[in-house]
Parts: sequence; C-alpha cells; structure tokens
Amino acid sequence: MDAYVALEGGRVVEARARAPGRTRGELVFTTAYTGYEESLTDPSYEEQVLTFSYPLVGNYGVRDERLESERVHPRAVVARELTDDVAEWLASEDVPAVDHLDTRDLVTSIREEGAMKCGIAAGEDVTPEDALAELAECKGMSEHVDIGKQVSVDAPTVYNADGAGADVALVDCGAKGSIVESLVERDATVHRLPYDATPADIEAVDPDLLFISNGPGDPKNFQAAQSLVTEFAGEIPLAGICLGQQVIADALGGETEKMAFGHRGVNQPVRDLRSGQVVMTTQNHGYTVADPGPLSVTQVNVNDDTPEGLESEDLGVITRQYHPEANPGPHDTLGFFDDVLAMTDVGARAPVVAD
Ligand SMILES: NC(=O)CC[C@H](N)C(=O)O
Repeated sequence: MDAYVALEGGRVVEARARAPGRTRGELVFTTAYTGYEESLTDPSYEEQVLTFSYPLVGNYGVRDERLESERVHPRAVVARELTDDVAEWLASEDVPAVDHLDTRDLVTSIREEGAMKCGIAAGEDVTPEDALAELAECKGMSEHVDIGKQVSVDAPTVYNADGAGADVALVDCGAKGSIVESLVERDATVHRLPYDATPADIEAVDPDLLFISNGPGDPKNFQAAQSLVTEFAGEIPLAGICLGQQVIADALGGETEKMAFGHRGVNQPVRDLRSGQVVMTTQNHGYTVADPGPLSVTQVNVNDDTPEGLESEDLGVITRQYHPEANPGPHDTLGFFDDVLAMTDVGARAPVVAD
C-alpha cells in the first residue's frame, strides 16, 4: 500500500495511491451514485476531503461540459475504486486520491463520530507519520474565515447581458455553474458579483432579485453577504440556495448550526408542508438553519425534519437548502427558479434549454 488516511483521534487507514500528494481537510461522505464530475467541481467542497460511499467512481469518464466550476474543489478524494479516467484527471489537477480501502467502514465512522479532520499522504515512500503530520495541521471548517475568497470571482461578470428577463445580482460565495445556467435559461441577466460585494455594488446593478449562492464552510464566515441581506431585505426580493439559505436566515435574526455529518447525496427526500408532496433532491451541506428567524419553514427533510425551504411573502424571500439546479438531477425542484423570478416586477419567463 502506498497511501494513508489519518483520522481525527489518530487511527490510520491504509489505501492505494491513485493521485499522489499530501493534504488535509474535513472528511465527509456523499451517497451519490452519479454526478461525480459535478460533485468534484462543486465549490462547496472547498477544504473538505470527499469520500464516495458508492463503490465505483468514474465509470462514465470525465467530460468538460459536466463541470460546475473551473477546478476540482475537494482537497482529496477517497473511494473504494476509482477508474483510471478519474484518477488521471485528479492527478492532473494536483488533487490527491486514494482507493482500495474499506469505505463502508469509513462512512460508518463518520456517521457515528461526525465529519472529522483528516490527513492524507499518497504516493511513493509516504509513511503513516506523513498522514498524521497533515492531520495535525488540519483546521475545522469554521476556522477557514476567508474561504469565500478562495472560491468567488475576483471581479463582476455579466451573463446574458441582453436578456429580456430580470436582472439578478448573484452574490458568488462559491456558485455552481448550473445556478447561472438555470437563470440564463429563463432569460435573466445575471450579474455575478464577488462574495464581498458591498451595498454600493448592488445599487450599481439595481437588480430585480438578489440571489445568494451556495458555498463552502460556515455561513458565519460570509459577513459581507449577510450585510447585503440586512440592507436590502424588504426592498429587493431575495433568493438563496444552500449556503444562501443559511446566510439569509442568519442575517435576518435566525441561527445556524453545524450538523453531525450533514446531507450529501442525490436522493434526499424533502416534504413541502403546504402540498404534502415529497420530492427527491440533491444535497451537499454540513450546516443547517436551527432557527429561521422571521422566515416560515415551508419544506422539511423527511429523514430528520431539518428546514429545506424558507419563505416570507412580506419580505419577498424564497430559499432552499438543497440544490434545485443540480446536475445530473433529479430535477423535480427546478420550479424554484420560476418561483423566485416570479417575485420580481419583470416576472418569470419560460425556460429555454439549449441543446
Ligand atoms: N452547498 C452549500 O452551499 C453548502 C453550504 C455550507 N457550506 C454547508 O456546508 O452547510
């Protein structure tokens, strides 16, 4: 064996190196059995080490058009078996990867003990001590206080400038490409702004909708975005996905907290409390809203009752904890984008999906 995974508490697991390197991060797992390219390029995984519970990852190759951002975000990847396609991609991105270990045992440990710090050493001549040395340097997620800077655009970027639909100010806290696409498909003009955009930056755009994106880490580390919510709530309709829901709830007087091991997968059941309907959703989060403040909980997770949708008609707010836009799906909840655009004066436009 030429790789080691050191777990918080000191246990070291042997593995096979598939992409070399040494690194550290918060060890989490996803139960997704499809969408590995999308997960690996989801900026919300920044500073984490992603374990796939599904035993074979990479069986349909790697295609650029499926990527959610310009690079791989988890610091390392752990799986039972990685195909050569994925291993070579991760090696080319300098992201260490390991396989041939008992991921069922690893996932059970994370479920019992919670998401934990880990250190990884993979490649020729590495030792268990190398992995332990990485573990010793590992920070907790909430300690990455400026994580937004690592994942956001540096300067404003405009998509579909001539769109006939709403002008959306998308605060990029680590936004997935699919969020931009879902808005552009509805002919919105998307003004993608850095995570630390100021109220003056928003006023310069004069948007019909303020949209806080998904993103990595602790929502309390996105104070600039929280200030925008406080400043514009009640004046501009507000929408948020995942970290966006957490930032909006926290800013409006609610509270967020860390979950034990979070929700990561593509078949998380969500119940809409008004219709009683249950839909399947894609999720990736380790924090949750503990107190929604002035917002009403409109959707809950069927497994643990955590809030999946928050709304306020008075303030003009609709948020989701899951990822309605997630590719390759399920797409049961894409109507979220129509609902948030319907809050604007311009209104929603029927989606046009490019070939
Ligand atoms: N996908 C996301 O936006 C994740 C939100 C937040 N970083 C969490 O882990 O809960």
